[in-house]
Amino acid sequence: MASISHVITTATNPHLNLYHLTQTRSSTLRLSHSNSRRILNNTRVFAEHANSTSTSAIDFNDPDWKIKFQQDFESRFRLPHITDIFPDSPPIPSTFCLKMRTPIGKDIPGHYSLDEEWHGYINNNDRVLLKTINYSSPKSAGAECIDPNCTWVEQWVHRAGPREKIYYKPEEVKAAIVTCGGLCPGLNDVIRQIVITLEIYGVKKIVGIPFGYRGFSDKELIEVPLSRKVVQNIHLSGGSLLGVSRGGPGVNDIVDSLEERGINMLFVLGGNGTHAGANAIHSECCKRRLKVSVIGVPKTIDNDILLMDKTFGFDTAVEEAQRAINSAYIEAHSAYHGIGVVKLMGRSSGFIAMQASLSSGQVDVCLIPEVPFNSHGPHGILRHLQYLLEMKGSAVVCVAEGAGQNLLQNTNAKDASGNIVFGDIGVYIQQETKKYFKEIGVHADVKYIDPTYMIRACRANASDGILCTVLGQNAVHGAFAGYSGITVGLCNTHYAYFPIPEVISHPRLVDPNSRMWHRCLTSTGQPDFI
Ligand SMILES: Nc1ncnc2c1ncn2[C@@H]1O[C@H](COP(=O)(O)OP(=O)(O)OP(=O)(O)O)[C@@H](O)[C@H]1O
Ligand SMILES: O=P(O)(O)OC[C@H]1O[C@](O)(CO)[C@@H](O)[C@@H]1O
Ligand SMILES: [Mg+2]
Repeated sequence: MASISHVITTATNPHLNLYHLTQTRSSTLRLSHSNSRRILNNTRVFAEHANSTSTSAIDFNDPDWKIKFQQDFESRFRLPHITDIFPDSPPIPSTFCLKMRTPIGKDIPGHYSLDEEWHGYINNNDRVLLKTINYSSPKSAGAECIDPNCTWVEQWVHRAGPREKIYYKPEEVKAAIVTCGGLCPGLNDVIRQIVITLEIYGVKKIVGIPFGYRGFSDKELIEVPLSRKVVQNIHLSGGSLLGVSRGGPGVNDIVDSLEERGINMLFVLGGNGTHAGANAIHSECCKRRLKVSVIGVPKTIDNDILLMDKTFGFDTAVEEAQRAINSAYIEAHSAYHGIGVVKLMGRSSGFIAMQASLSSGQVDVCLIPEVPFNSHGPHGILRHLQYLLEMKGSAVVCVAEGAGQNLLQNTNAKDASGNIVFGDIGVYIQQETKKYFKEIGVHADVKYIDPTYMIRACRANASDGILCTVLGQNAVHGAFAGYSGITVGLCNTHYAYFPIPEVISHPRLVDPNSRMWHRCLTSTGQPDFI
């Protein structure tokens, strides 16, 4: 239990904010107005980094600060394990060995290779490097620094995959899968792969909980028996076989339900809210001394989970967005003074809008939540659209749903999970653009496309299909290895396990000082709208 509470308290400790805010303030005095965006961005970089580093203020004059930082990092990224609660829980040889299926002795029919000959297991001490760039200066683009000199500090996270020793007998496992939050391409692929992998370990009792966490408390919702046969073709369509929902029962009710149903492996597919729930379920199971492994698989089309290269569904969303952007371009280009506006998902992170704009090469203005902008005034987007019509006759705007919310009236509404319901920035841009050109007496033909739910309901593309498959397999390996309160993600092209609190302390954001955002600006040619 000690390790669990440690993880929770350290995940939100802003130790580096102090250092950075001090540095930012003094920098502000020296830098001109044109550098203001950079200052703002630096603050964000350090603030984000604060959540992925250590627990207390670091004294960089201490010659051992780096070692202490790494020790602290190691303890924060330690994976909670069922032996934390049940130290005497005996490990048994893994029932997952693919080589066992291949006869190797030609002369001895039925002879199979021994487990020891199969080098397919991950050693518990295998690690993946979390950060791979050695920034020579804090001023390097996108630099994520720990100390003022941006010293190189190796940060290792745990490698995902099958272990040689497991902590559950397959015949004693009842595994459940639940999908929560909004839809995302690839949910069915992950469900499918979890079921298939569980069966390879030898698990017979596998169920799906219908409609998210709600399925644990709503007596009218019956758990769905799952097997390879049931899930064989589910990845061929989008959505979730099990259904999704927001809101639902509290953690105590969910754990009561786990106990009643005899579930001892729970696979939770969802975003940051779902993962907060999964971590709370894990903690409650520890408190009640239940031998249950709770494993998350991050599902967020917005790509807003920390420390991961990308989350499943994001790639598909970017690809699918191309159709909407291209249609907006064709409409705009074919009309006299045409302006196409496309809204894409991205509640607080503009990754989809940024990547889709970059990919299309057809976007003139990309607007994301991380970068403030004005619509009116000499530097506003409307004046720029006027310039674009004068210069090239048409324009395309790609806006993330969470962008420019300060320009809209607060809806004061929240969804069942407590997420703020945003105003429609796409409609706002469409209306303000029409109004502006009418006022200045210039013809403009404005077309607005909102493909958000069409994109979200798609089936996963090939790249996401692979990602989902590997994540699903690794989720099962993590559970059999005895971990709980963890999630699995892609880290520098390798797969890793993370303690849940480390990846959800806040949404992962586009760094406006990153090379990727600057590449996007280079591609669109847009100015600052401030
Ligand atoms: N802090 C929390 N603690 C416990 N449960 C939570 C918490 N936040 C959200 N949940 C639960 O997690 C589920 C999903 O949350 P939410 O609707 O925010 O979606 P999400 O997982 O963040 O996914 P999405 O990316 O689609 O928004 C809901 O059933 C909600 O009740
Ligand atoms: O309309 P719903 O289902 O609440 O989902 C909308 C939200 O879900 C997300 O796609 C995240 O999953 C956000 O981008 C969006 O704000
Ligand atoms: Mg969320």
